[in-house]
Amino acid sequence: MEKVVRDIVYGISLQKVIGSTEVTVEALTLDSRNAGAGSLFFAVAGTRFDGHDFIAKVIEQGCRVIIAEKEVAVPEGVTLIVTENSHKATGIVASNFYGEPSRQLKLVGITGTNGKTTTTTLLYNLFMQLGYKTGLLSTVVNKIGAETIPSTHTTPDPIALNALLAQMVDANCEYCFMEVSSHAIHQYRIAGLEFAGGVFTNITHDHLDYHNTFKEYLDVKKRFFDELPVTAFALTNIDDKNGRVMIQNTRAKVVTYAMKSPADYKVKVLENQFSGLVLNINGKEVWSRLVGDFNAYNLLTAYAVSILLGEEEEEVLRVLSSLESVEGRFQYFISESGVVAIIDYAHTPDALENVLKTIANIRTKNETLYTIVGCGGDRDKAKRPEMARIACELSDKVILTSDNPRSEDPNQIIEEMNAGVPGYHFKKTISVVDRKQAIKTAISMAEKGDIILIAGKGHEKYQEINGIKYDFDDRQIALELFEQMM
Ligand SMILES: CC(=O)N[C@H]1[C@@H](OP(=O)(O)OP(=O)(O)OC[C@H]2O[C@@H](n3ccc(=O)[nH]c3=O)[C@H](O)[C@@H]2O)O[C@H](CO)[C@@H](O)[C@@H]1O[C@H](C)C(=O)N[C@@H](C)C(=O)N[C@H](CCC(=O)O)C(=O)O
Ligand SMILES: Nc1ncnc2c1ncn2[C@@H]1O[C@H](COP(=O)(O)OP(=O)(O)OP(=O)(O)O)[C@@H](O)[C@H]1O
Ligand SMILES: N[C@H](CCC[C@H](N)C(=O)O)C(=O)O
Ligand SMILES: [Mg+2]
Repeated sequence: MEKVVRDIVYGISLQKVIGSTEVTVEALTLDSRNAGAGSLFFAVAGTRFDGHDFIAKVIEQGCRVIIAEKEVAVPEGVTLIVTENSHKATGIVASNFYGEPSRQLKLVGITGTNGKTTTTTLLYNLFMQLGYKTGLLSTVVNKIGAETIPSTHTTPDPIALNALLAQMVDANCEYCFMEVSSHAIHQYRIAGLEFAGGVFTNITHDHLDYHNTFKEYLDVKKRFFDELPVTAFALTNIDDKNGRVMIQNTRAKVVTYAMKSPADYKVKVLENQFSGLVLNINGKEVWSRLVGDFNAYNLLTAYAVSILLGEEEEEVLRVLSSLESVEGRFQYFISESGVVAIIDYAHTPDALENVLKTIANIRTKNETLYTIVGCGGDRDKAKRPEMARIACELSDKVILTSDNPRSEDPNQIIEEMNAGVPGYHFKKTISVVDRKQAIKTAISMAEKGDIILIAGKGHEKYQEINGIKYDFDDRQIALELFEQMM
C-alpha cells in the first residue's frame, strides 16, 4: 500500500513542515528498529526511551518521512512534520493511512477496571451467533470473524490497531468490539477512531503505578467518553459511584445500567449457583451458565449494547443464554475425587473480592476454600497487601505465591503481600514461591468437596520471570496434578 504523505496527515495539528509532503510512504512505524526506506517514523516519548533520540538513526537507515513533536535538523530530501502531540498524530495518521476503517464498521469500545474482556468476548460471540461477521480486540485474543490473531496488549498500539480494523473491513466485518485500556486512552492509542458506542464497566484500584493517583486514573477513563461523537451511545454503570462522572461532559447519548439503582437497563439476580445464573433483565427471565454477580453485570452490558445497536430483545436473550464463560474467567472443573478448581484472572483487589464473594454465596460452609494468589512484578505495588488481606478474609486457607514476577524478586513481592495479612490470619497463610508447587500443595491438602481458587493468571499461557516467558498454564497444571495425585 502506497500513500502520499499529504493525503494522510489531515486532522493533525501541523506546527511546521520541513521538506515535501508530496512524497509517498508504504508503511508506518513507531520503532526505529523497523524504520527504513519507504516508511514513516513517528517519534514519540515513552516511559523508557524518547523516539526523538532515534531520528538520526532512522534517516541513516533510509527513512525519509518523520513526524515528531520537536524540531530537529534534517538533511535535504527528508520530510519532517512537527506536530503538537505525536502520540495523538500517530493515531490520526494511522487511521487515515488505513482508510479510516473505524468509520466503515460499527466499533464499540469498553473501558473500566474489570469486565472488559468478558463483556467484549460475550458481545463478539453474541454477534457472531446472530449471523454478523464480527471483530474482537481483547486481552486474550484478537478475532477477525472466525480467524484468530494472537493478542499482545489489551489495546494494541495505534498502527497495529488500525491495521487490524482495516483487515476486519476487508473481511466484511460489520461490528468490532474492543477493550479500551486506561494506558491506551492515556497514550492516545485510540486517537482518530470513530466509535459507535462507549461502555463503562467499573473503576477500582489498579495501575496506580502508571497513573500516579486515583483522580488521574479516573480522568483518563473519562476522556474516552468526553471524546465520543454525538452519534455514539455512552453506556454507563451507575451502581459504580464514578459511573456518572464518566458521562458528565460527553456529547454522546447517555444510557445507564445497574443492578441496585434505577436505570435504563436493569438486572436482578434470581439464582446464583455453580451451574449458572438465573437473571431478570428488564422484566424478562434469562438463564446463563456464567457464574457470579459480576457476570450479571457483564451479561446486562452485552444485552444493552445489542439493543442499542438495533438487535431484537428476544433473539438477544436467546443467544445470551447459550454463551459459555470466557477463557480463564471463573472457569471451573471438578476432579474425580470431587475437588473443585476455579481458574480466574482476578488480579486486582476488587476482582479478587468479587470472585471470593461469589464463591461464598454459592458454597456450603462445610468445605475448605483454598486461595492461591500472587501479584505481578513491575506493576502497582499498592495492591499487594490488599489482595493478600482480601484472600485471608474470604478464604479458609491461603497460599501466597508468584504471579509474573517480571524483573522483581518474587520473594520480595510475597513479603509485600504478607504485610497485608492481619495477625489473626497468620495461621491460615503459607508462602510457596513456585506457582506449580503452590497449586500442588493445595491439591494435596484438599478433600472431597473442597474448593481451590487459582487467581491472577486466567488465560495466560506463560509465567514471566526475569524477562523470560516460561510455558505456564494454571488450568493445564491443575488438570495434570489432579490426574497424577487423585
Ligand atoms: C507502559 C506502556 O504502556 N508501555 C507501552 C509504550 O511503551 P513505552 O512508552 O514504554 O515506550 P518506550 O520503550 O519508552 O519507547 C518510546 C518510543 O521509542 C521507540 N523506540 C524505542 C527503542 C528503540 O531502540 N527505538 C525506538 O524507536 C519505541 O518504539 C517507542 O515508540 O508503548 C509501546 C508501543 O505502543 C507499548 O508496547 C508499551 O507497552 C508495554 C509493552 C506494556 O507492557 N504495556 C502495558 C502496561 C499495557 O499497555 N497494558 C494495557 C492494559 C493494562 C490493563 O488494562 O490491565 C494494554 O492495553 O495492554
Ligand atoms: N463486571 C465485573 N465487575 C467486577 N469484576 C469483574 C467483572 N467481570 C469480571 N470480573 C473479575 O475481574 C477479572 C478480570 O475480568 P476481565 O478479564 O473480564 O476484565 P478486564 O477488564 O478485561 O481486565 P484487564 O484489564 O486485565 O484486561 C475476572 O477474572 C473476574 O474475577
Ligand atoms: N493487563 C494486566 C494484566 C495483569 C495480569 C497479572 N497476571 C500480572 O501479570 O500482573 C497488566 O499487565 O497489568
Ligand atoms: Mg482485558
